[in-house]
Formats: sequence, C-alpha cells, structure tokens
Amino acid sequence: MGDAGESGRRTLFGAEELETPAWALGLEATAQAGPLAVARAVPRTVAILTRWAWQGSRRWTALAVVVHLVSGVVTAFGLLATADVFSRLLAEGPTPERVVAALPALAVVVAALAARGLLDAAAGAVTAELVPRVERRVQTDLYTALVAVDLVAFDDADFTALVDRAEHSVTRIRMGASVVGDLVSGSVAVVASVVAAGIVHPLLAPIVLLAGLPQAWAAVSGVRLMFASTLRTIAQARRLAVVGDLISRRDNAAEVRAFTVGGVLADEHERLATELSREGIRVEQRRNALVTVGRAASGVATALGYVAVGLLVYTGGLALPLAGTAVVAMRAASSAVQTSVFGANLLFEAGLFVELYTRCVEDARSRRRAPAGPAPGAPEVVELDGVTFRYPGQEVPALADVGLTLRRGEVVALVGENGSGKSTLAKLLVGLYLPTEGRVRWNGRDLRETDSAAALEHVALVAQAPVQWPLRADDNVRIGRLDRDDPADRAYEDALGRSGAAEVVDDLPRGRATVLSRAFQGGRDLSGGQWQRMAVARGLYRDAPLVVADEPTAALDARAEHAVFSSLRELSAGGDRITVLVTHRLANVRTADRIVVLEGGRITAQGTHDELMAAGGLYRELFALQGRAYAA
Ligand SMILES: Nc1ncnc2c1ncn2[C@@H]1O[C@H](COP(=O)(O)OP(=O)(O)OP(=O)(O)O)[C@@H](O)[C@H]1O
Repeated sequence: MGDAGESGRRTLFGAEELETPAWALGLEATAQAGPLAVARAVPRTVAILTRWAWQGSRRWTALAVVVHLVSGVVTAFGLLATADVFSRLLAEGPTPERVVAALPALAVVVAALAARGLLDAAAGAVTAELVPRVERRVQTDLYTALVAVDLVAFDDADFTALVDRAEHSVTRIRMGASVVGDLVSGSVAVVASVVAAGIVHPLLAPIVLLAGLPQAWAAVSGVRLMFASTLRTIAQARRLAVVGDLISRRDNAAEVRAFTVGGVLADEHERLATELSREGIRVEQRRNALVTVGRAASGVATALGYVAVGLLVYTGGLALPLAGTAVVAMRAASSAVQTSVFGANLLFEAGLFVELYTRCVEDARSRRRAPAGPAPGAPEVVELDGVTFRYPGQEVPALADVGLTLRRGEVVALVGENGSGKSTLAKLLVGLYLPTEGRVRWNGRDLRETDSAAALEHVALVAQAPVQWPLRADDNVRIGRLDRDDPADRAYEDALGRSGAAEVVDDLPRGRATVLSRAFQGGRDLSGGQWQRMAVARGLYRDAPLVVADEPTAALDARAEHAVFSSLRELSAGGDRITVLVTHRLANVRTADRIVVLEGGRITAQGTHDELMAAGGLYRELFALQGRAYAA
C-alpha cells in the first residue's frame, strides 16, 4: 500500500514501487543516440522490416520493391520532364515554336502523372497484402518464443513488463511497415529532384537538400522525446492498467463493491491518469514547438534558396529559362523531402519499437530451458538433494536445503503453514522450476539434463489456482491430454465420475458442449468448487505416473472432497504411480504413506501420521487444532 499523496489522500501505489525496469534504461540510451546513429537506424529498420516482409511473402515483397522503385523513377521522370517543359517554354524564340518544342516533354509529364496514379493504386494494394503478413509474422515469433519460456521467467517483473510493452509494440511496427514503400519512392524522388536542381546549377543541389534538414531534425527529436517519455512512464502505465483492470474486470467486481473501494480505485485511476497525461501534454507541447521551429527553419532555408536563384540570375550565373526549372525542382524536392521525412520519422519511431520487440523475443529465447539430454522415462524414484530455490529478485529462499525421496507406489502428503514452500516444492518435483542449488533427479537422472517438456509428459498437475479454460466443458477435461485415444469416451466419463464433475457437466444447459466462459455467447461460468472438480477431472484424464495435486479440494464441499481423496487413493492403489498431495485438510492425509512437514522452506519432519503424532511438533499441533475445531 502506498502513502498519503500530495493532497493528503491515500494513494495505492507509492513512488518506491515505480522502478523503471533495467531493459528500459538501456533502450533510453538508444533513443538518445546522436544524428549519425539515427541516420543508421532508419535504413536498419527498413532492412529488418523488409526481411520480415520477405519471410512473410517473397512474392508480395518483390512486387512491393518493384512498384515503389518504379513509382520513384516515374516521379523523377515526371520532374525532369516538367523542368524540360519550363526550359522550352521560357527559351528564346517565337511562342508557337516554343510550345511545339515543349510538347514531347509535356506528353512525358502527362504519361508520368497517369503512371503515378496507377502505381499509387498498385502500391496501396501491395501494402494491403504485405503489412498484415509482417504483423502476423511479428506476433507469431513473439508468441512462439513466449510459449517456450521457462516458468520462472514469469516470476520476474522485469520480464513481464517487457512482454507487455512488446505486445504493444506490434501496432507501431505495423505502422512502420506500412510506410517503408513510401519512404523508398520518396527517397528516389528526393534524389531525382536534387539531381535535377544540380543539373540546373551545382549550387542548387545542396540548397535543396539543406532546406529539408531542419524538418527532419525536428521530427526525429520529437520521436526521441516521445519514446524517452514512454520508457520513463512504463511503471506508471502498468499501474494504470492494473487499476483499470481492478475496476473493469468481472472477477473483481463483487469484492470492489463489497469493500466499497470503487471510489478509491477511481481516484487512484484519475491520479495516475493525470500524472501520465501531464507528461503526455508536456511531451506533445515540446514536440509541437520543435516541429514549428523545424518548419520555420526549413521555410527560411527554402526562401534562401529562392534568393540564391535570384542572385544567380542577377549575376548572370543562371539563364532565366533555367531559373523556372530551378524553382520547379526546388518545389518538387521540398514535397519529396516532406514525404520522406514523414516516412523516415515513422520508421525511426518504429525502429525503437522494433528494438524493444526484438529485445523481448531475444530475452524470451534466452529464458528457454537449454536443450538438455534425452527424454526421461516415467519416474520411479524422485529425489531432491540439497535443493534450495530462490524466486527471481528474492533474497530469502522459498526452499532451503531440502532433501526428499519419493518412490513409485507412494502417496506422499506435503503439509505446513501458509508460505512454508509446499507449492514451490511441488513445482520443483516435476521440473517446472529448476533448483537454484542442489539437484532434482528422476531415476537417478538430473532434471537439468533432461528434456523438460518430455518429463512433464509423465506429470499430472492439479494446480492450486487452476486455469478456467474458456473452452467447451468436455475440452476442459480433454485438454489434460488432447492426444489420448479414448474409445467410447470411457476415460473421459471415468475422470468426470471420479472428480464429481459429471454432475456439473450434466447440469449445464448444453451439457458437455457448453462453453465455460461468459466471454462467449451462450457460455456459462461455474462456481469455485465446480471449477475445482473440472480441474481434478483434467488431472485424472491426463493419466500420468506422477500425480501432483496442490490443494485439490480447497473449494470442495465435504462430499466432493471425500470423493476426490478416495479417487486419488484408488488411483495410487495400483502401486504404479507417485502421488503427491498438498493440503491443509489434515484429516485427509492420515492415510498417506508419508507426510512431509515444511516450516519456513525446510523439511522439519516426515513420517506416517502415527509417527508424527508420537513425535510431537508442528504436525501434531496443527492436527489437534483442526480436530478441536471439528469437535467444537
Ligand atoms: N512468484 C513468487 N515470487 C516471489 N516469492 C514467491 C513467489 N511465489 C511464492 N513466493 C514465496 O515463496 C514462499 C513459499 O511459497 P509457496 O507458495 O510455496 O507456499 P505454500 O506452502 O504453498 O503456501 P500456501 O499454503 O499458502 O499455499 C512464500 O514465502 C511466498 O511468499
């Protein structure tokens, strides 16, 4: 909880929680790079976007390159022909002859205009085909990298913030991709008009080019300001989204009302939004001022260009007919420079988001489990040896120096008070987390050296907060093992029956075909306990040799709880599984083969119920407390 704000009002998030992630600081340096770096950045972005487009569709990319280059060349031709028309019209001699002499050039101008129109239409069509392909590729790469990321990365706030920003970058990248073509044809036109001006008089070429520079500088500086501000406000923007979610999401709606904190949240939203909009306004004003200065400077430079033309004519350095050509070239150059500056500006901006996105994809790829050795067999013996585990950025380990051996056929219960490390231990046993120190071995093989996805094929996990899959009811169960061969739905029905989910599905309006989500038309939500029954059914349907159930009955009524524990016991009775139960319902662990007691991340006792009761300690204390509560 934060502190009292300036107004004396309580704020939910304090400044100390608004740390900028380390990767954002690195990107800030890129955004502040000098003009040379900027000049390099735009072609690099063009190259990256073109590569992505090429990977998306070679045919359309090749077509886009051709259309835009031809468009640039046609513009250049049109420009040179216009200049020619002027030279001939303003040349010496009788007017009718001058007009006739100008006709061929005029025909080229008309043809160039017509061709430009057609090419613009073609460019629009090609861009419409290409840009969504680039976007699709960018999204696919991001999500392909993300699904392979090691679970522990999601406990690292730096990483999740980067992912959040990368998801937002996709739109900016799409915008960048849509102007690459315009920049290419604009650049060809700039070159053409500079060359045309240079042919008229060598002095005019640099003048034409220099006139565009202030605008380019202003545009780029504006983007820098904007990007630096985006990076600076990442933490605030995330807070704003979090508060927005608290207000708008259905899951939170009841509690927000019950605790009557709607007003506090709305105030907090306003406070954060005001801070952000203040920053936004400041940046936009500065950007606007820069653009105005840039435009004014470009205007002055253009005026100087006209003065130079006048002086050249006055001093006899330029023939009068050529002065007309010079003016045409300068006007064309100015419009081409403007188009190019606009494109380059968007691409410079897109380039920063490309960098952010690329960083995220690279980071995600580096957070994959290193490809390890071959797939492990079904676990017969699971051993933890000196296992210590620290969550990212945490000093105190969640588990410290844990040693434990589980054997096939055993039912082992993990018990302990809240935060003692049970769920963390459950995730380490199955290889979802790798220990910071020590080893987890299956059949003597270190999980660090095995293929983690292959290991998880042998695991059925009923998580503490299971996913409420927004799928049909039957798919909610079958997603436990989609490729399972299940003739006549026998395994499916069995899992439903054992978990108590059969009656849940039977009561649904469209039975097993009902979609379990309010987000879809005709969808239905379930109660907490009903969801939990579905989660247990999913775990049972997975039919794996290592079953880990983390509080599988916390939300269940007494009858359902009894049914679930009986099923789990029945399943392990065959002797070919290892079953690990995490639970606070100590009455249900009495029959476990072994009970492991965790305190503050360490195993402090283990044994059968009778052994632990005889030994005294935390287990007996907790058991007695629960017993008294039931007896009362
Ligand atoms: N993602 C995380 N990042 C940092 N610390 C965490 C994270 N998840 C858990 N912890 C901390 O690790 C410790 C062990 O947590 P764990 O969830 O394993 O406890 P538990 O015994 O399962 O608790 P409970 O009975 O409440 O479910 C706790 O101190 C907890 O605060």
